Amino acid sequence: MMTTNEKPLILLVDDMPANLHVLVAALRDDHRIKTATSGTTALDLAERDDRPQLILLDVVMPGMSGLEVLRRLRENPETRDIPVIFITADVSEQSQLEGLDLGADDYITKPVVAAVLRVRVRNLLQRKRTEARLRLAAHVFEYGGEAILITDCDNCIVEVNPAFTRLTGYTSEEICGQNPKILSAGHATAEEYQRMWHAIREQGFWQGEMWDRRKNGEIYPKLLTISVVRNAQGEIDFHIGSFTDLSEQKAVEEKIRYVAHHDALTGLPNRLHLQISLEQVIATAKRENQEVALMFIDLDRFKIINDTLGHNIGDCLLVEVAQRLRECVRESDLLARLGGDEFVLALAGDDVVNAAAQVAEKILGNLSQTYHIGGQVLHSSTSIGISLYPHDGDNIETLMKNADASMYHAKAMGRNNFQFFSPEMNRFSNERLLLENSLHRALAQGEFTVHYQPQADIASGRLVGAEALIRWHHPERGMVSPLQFIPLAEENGMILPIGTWVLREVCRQIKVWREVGLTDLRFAVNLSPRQFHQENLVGNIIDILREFDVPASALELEITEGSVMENPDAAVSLLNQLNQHGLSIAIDDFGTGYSSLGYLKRFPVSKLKIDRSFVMDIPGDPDDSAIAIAVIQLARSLGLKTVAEGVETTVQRQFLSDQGCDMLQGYWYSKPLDAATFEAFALHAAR
Ligand SMILES: Nc1nc2c(ncn2[C@@H]2O[C@@H]3COP(=O)(O)O[C@H]4[C@@H](O)[C@H](n5cnc6c(=O)[nH]c(N)nc65)O[C@@H]4COP(=O)(O)O[C@H]3[C@H]2O)c(=O)[nH]1
Repeated sequence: MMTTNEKPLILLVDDMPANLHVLVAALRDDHRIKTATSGTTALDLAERDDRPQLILLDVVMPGMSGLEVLRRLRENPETRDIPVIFITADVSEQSQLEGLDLGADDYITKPVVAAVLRVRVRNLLQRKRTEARLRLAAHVFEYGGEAILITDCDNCIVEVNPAFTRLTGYTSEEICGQNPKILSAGHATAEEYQRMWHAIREQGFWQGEMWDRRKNGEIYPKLLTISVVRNAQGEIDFHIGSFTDLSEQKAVEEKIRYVAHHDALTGLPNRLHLQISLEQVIATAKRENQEVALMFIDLDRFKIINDTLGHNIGDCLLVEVAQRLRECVRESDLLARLGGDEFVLALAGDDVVNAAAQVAEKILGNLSQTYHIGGQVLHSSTSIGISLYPHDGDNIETLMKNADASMYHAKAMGRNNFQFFSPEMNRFSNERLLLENSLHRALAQGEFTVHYQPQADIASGRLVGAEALIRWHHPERGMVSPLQFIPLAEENGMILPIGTWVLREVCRQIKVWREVGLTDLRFAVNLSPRQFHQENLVGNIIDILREFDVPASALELEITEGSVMENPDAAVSLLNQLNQHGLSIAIDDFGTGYSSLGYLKRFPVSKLKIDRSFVMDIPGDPDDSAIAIAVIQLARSLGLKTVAEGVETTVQRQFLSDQGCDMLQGYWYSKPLDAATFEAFALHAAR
């Protein structure tokens, strides 16, 4: 293959060296030359890789004649297209005809005039190059992937290629003679067309996207390039339009855009989408003097479900939650998933406070319904924080921060509720952050201790055991209540190392006390929901008991109703295992949560603790009294013991005793005591 900057190679064939000499002298300046003095050598040279672009061939040669050489060249596909000029002294018509018939490109008669020879050679090579380019262009037109249509100066279609027919559905016969308007989907405006024609006239070129209609009526986007062909006078003779179908590319773009803006698990808009849409929602609200309610929706204790039942179940739960949320909102509301178990809902309108409260109620109700996932029955609740534009902030960042703070406030208010933002909450959330930071340090620095609150047999007043209660001596803040930091530790997972520390500390202490003769007491340790669901809970407890040589009967585990109700089936199996090892279980805060009596029957627990909130106002408050009585009777019917918490007065003690309550714990008997004081208390009681 010849490269463009290489001189063309010419093969000169003549049996007379003198003739060859003349030809070489005429052509060597502008060409590369090869020579042959016989037909056989000529064919051999023509077939080589370095193929000549032109052969000058003597007609009359001994052996193989020039005509025979030409015939053989034309028979061979490799050499068929090499142009040939005959050089001959024989100018007879017959000889010329024969040669032309075989495909000679030209004739030059001897004696050769060098100048004429050069012009003829140049013209022929140029023509051949042009032909090659045209062949190439025709090939592109015929077989190229781009649709091409050519219109004349009146913009009337004169030619289309097969790719055009494939893409539009119109054959050449159907479309030629028409105006390209017939292809348009009619989406472009008159101004857009004007701009396009202006560019075509002025610059001879235009490129852009357009929507067209196929013959079957289908509308599609295309990338169109229009260029012009001008005549010698500079007037436009033709317009060449070439275009590709952008449908697939657009579909891919749309898919990428969708993926970038949506959460793969639930299909809800994601954080990016929320950010963009919220900006628009707020801008519209500003323009139209409206309010926006931004709601942070967070599942209570989702992490526990996820950690204990596995990510598959967690994912299924999130999908179900997303579906229920969709059912609670209108099409026009903006609902998104921020990640994890956090969802956001934005409502705009005139009375968003009312609307937000109503939707929040609906969501709380809907999301607390039982979930049936992977053959398991799950319960969950939700905490919702709400901030209002413009009241609580005029930008997304502030509104999000405030909604988040209100959501944490809702959690602190006992979960399963919603809270509107108040400036107080910011303090609360900053506080929370500070506390969380120092909590990480507390365990390593030995800032925790355990206090023991004595529990007594209600009838005899005899000491039967104690509840272990953690205390945090913060170096700057002094004593921090577990009510403040336990929920935080539960939230961020710190509860696991803290809980293990409490268990070890209590067992270590039991061992010490057993050595001084306090062998009949049972010590209750609180297990938070996350601890209850931690991996290998049973194994860990047994290991700790063994380490300190403490019998399982000396330990009681207090769990909340919520812990077991999140996944009752798994809880039954876990409680059975604990029971088989001789550990007793008490249900803490009984009556405040689900009070699912059906399940209670199946749970191998030995005690119900009546929550302090019911004890506080008995016997004065008839409702609380009724609840306390019901719990005691229920426990008795199930063969369980009852412990009343927070007993502060003799009247309370008497009432509970009369109703058949078994044990009590509370300030009336004793406040929680540090280990040394408890030891003295217990030794004194044993005397
Ligand atoms: N007003 C009044 N209060 C009384 C009375 N008797 C006892 N209390 C208090 O009531 C709480 C009883 O513990 P809880 O219900 O298990 O509630 C506990 C428990 O849920 C959690 N907690 C404490 N220690 C631990 C622990 O080691 N692990 C876990 N997971 N949670 C713990 O923190 C909660 C609060 O603990 P505390 O602040 O120690 O508060 C204790 C105790 O000091 C009374 O007569 N009147």
